[in-house]
Amino acid sequence: MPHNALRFPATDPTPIFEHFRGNQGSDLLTAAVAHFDLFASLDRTPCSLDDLAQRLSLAPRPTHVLVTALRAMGLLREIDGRLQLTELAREHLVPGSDFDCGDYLGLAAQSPSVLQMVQLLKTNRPLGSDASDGGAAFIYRDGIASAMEATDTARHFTLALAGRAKNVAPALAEVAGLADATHLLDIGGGTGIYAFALLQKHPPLQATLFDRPEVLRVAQEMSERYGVTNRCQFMDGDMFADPLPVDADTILLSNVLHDWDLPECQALIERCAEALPSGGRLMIHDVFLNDALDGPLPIALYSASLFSFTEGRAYSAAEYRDWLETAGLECYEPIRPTGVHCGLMTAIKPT
Ligand SMILES: C[S@@+](CC[C@H](N)C(=O)[O-])C[C@H]1O[C@@H](n2cnc3c(N)ncnc32)[C@H](O)[C@@H]1O
Repeated sequence: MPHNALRFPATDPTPIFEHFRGNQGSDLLTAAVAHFDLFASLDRTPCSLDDLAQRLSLAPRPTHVLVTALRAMGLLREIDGRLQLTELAREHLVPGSDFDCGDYLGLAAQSPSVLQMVQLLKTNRPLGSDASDGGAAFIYRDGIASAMEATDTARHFTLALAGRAKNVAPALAEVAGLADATHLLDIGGGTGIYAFALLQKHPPLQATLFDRPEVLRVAQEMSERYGVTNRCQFMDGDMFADPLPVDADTILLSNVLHDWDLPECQALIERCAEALPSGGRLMIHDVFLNDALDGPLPIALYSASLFSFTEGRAYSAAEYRDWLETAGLECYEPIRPTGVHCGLMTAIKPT
């Protein structure tokens, strides 16, 4: 019997993912207190995000990840474009205040995970990004060492993501509404489990999985397990440089854009928009920060994890909408939640 990608788990795994990502909050908070002196600095002089980046000698992406998490924790707020301490932070995190607990947090200042987080924030380069460290997980582009190019590491990281995909794919298939679609292009599809769920839900649908060659070996095996190989094509390439197939009426970017910094996100959305026919749809399946960029906390902490492993972070729905509209696509539906904090945003290429 082929695996059923449409079967829901009996229980919701979201809390397990939240516990797993909880260390990011501890590491970022300790780094802010014990390594960047961030609360003393903002207590003296509130400032904009850009000015804070300069003050801390950090690039925009790490500053964004750090500040979003601290805002989501209720320690910072933004008023008139300037970051300032909340009452909670002023009372407990400003050195020398009556109820300062910074020394207590400093107990973790030299822990390996905090030191690693400080290093990542300062360098703005993902874990493993040197070839001698095996290459970065999940991302490939010209000029970086990528773990997705070697058989063993590509397999390891690709199969790891199945742990989320098999739990969330049934919900994606339910909310995607692809009854009228004929050909799905799943870019950066990994194992392909999301595409397989959509294929099982919609028997007339065909799919092309586009990914790196070593990842596609895993996807091909998986397609056999799910009994959909005869409805799949496997195309290897670089999604930033190689031509994208133009015969798909639906493109899926599932957990792909959050691996990349702003220029790559914009470029990839532009490429998808060009590849789609009029009336075609681009589906972004991802997590979404709120538009104020101050939460929700689980997504702010996941953003720190994405920051550590890749060149990306979590983005807000407003950021995605801006890129989609710049690429000439129209978003007309609310985001539909799927699972484990993910949701589906769909944009259409106007006729
Ligand atoms: C985080 S994984 C997402 C996998 C799957 N879509 C999911 O939701 O679980 C990102 C995928 O993008 C692929 N990828 C990264 N850079 C790529 C590139 N330049 N061209 C094609 N695929 C790429 C990776 O190999 C990986 O399978």
